[in-house]
Amino acid sequence: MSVPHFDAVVVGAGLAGLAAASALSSAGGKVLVLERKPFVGGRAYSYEHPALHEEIDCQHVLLGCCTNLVHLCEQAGVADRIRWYDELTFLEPGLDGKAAQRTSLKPRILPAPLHTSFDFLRAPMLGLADKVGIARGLMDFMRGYPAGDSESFATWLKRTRQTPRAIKHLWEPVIVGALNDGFENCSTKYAGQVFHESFLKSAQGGRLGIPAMPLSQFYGYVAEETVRQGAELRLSQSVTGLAREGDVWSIATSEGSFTGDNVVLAVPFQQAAALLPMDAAGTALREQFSKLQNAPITTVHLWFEREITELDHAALLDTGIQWIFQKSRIRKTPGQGSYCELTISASFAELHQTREEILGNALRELAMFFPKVREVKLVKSGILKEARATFSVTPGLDASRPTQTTAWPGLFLAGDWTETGWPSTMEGAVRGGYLAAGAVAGTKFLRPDLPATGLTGLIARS
Ligand SMILES: Cc1cc2nc3c(=O)[nH]c(=O)nc-3n(C[C@H](O)[C@H](O)[C@H](O)COP(=O)(O)OP(=O)(O)OC[C@H]3O[C@@H](n4cnc5c(N)ncnc54)[C@H](O)[C@@H]3O)c2cc1C
Repeated sequence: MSVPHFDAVVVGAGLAGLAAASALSSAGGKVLVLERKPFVGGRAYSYEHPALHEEIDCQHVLLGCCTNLVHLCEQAGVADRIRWYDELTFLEPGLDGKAAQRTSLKPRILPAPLHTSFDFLRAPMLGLADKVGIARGLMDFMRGYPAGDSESFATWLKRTRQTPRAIKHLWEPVIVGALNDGFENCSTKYAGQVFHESFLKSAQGGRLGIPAMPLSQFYGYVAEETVRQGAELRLSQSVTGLAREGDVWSIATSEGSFTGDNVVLAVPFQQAAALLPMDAAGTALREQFSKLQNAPITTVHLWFEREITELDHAALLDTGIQWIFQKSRIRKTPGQGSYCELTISASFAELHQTREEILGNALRELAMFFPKVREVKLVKSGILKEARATFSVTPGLDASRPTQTTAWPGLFLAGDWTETGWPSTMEGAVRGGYLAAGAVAGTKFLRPDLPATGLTGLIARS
């Protein structure tokens, strides 16, 4: 029996794999996607929890500056299922019976980078000295962000004399939320990128986007569109081996084998290391991968009988929980109950805590912001720990992130961890996929960044 042959075989149906497959099939290639799980989306997945009887996912947010991710969603006709928010809410706990104090940051009429300055100047969560320090610090990222990644963000915070309150109330919720690690383990380059692209360049770049349906359903539409374009998608098929045979690659899976002129490995770096050829080039790449380290995210899922707040989402300051997302409001799900998800980024401590400990702490902290938590019945709850949620953009890591092309003809790498210029995010993954597809097809699929506007447009480097 002849082995099915493809122009390109994409291994992994996470966002990098879906982006690569979508680009290649739209360019007319005969594409096969192999995914070991029974659903698409990779780490941006949802699944039916067997005990809770709910489809749950870990909250994923995007920003207006995620131009490649938005493009992928537009191609699949699913971009209108992203809910966009212009306003960010920060809450300080209400101590001694007082209500939680609220700060809202929303773009107003002034041009970038002053579009949120009106709300920033009035923000009760920061004092005058904090605001002066933040404004001084942001000047560093007005024109752009450092090209080199050797400095840690911890050093930058010291160097620019940021106050403890500015760190706790602005830099930490934004940077630990976006880069998912402590300041020592984040380079100034990527922290600066977050602020330049989303806070300083334009109001559009800082909009917060949230898919308004469970993630595997959402990205299922992207997979469906890719299949409509002619790609073949095989789920629950794990690739177990890869070998160069003459001019083609032979791909062995749990269910059979295939050949391809090209292979795009769109899997996490640990799986890529296991599949790469065992020659000198493979050893060198594995050595590079060993510099990458993962960081965890823990999410707490709570179903209340009634709503505990009128907010869709908020950053929760001065506590272990960093963000609350009221998913029943975001998704506009009918019914009277309320489904809230709490996210704890860089949750190294929680990895070692029991479910009861995490839930107990979360409910105690949540009640400091929303007193109704003490009155409204909690119907059910779940905890999801993702030990390998992201990789950390540690200082100096760029030198170890591989390009999408490799030393072997027809073998390409994709994934958020490849050289994308972005941290470990959905946008980074789609960029990785588009760059790999571009290398396969000898064309460009990468979308341009949003332009800098207003005063930033006059002085920004790009
Ligand atoms: C809890 C959590 C919260 C997050 N929050 C955000 C957020 O708010 N915003 C954001 O932008 N990003 C967030 N991220 C990060 C984001 O999910 C990732 O950066 C992105 O999804 C990575 O995509 P990828 O395609 O590079 O890799 P993956 O998603 O890991 O995809 C790789 C795919 O390859 C498959 N695979 C592996 N080995 C094989 C094999 N041998 N054969 C076949 N298939 C294989 C895997 O099953 C998987 O589907 C979060 C991640 C987690 C876990």
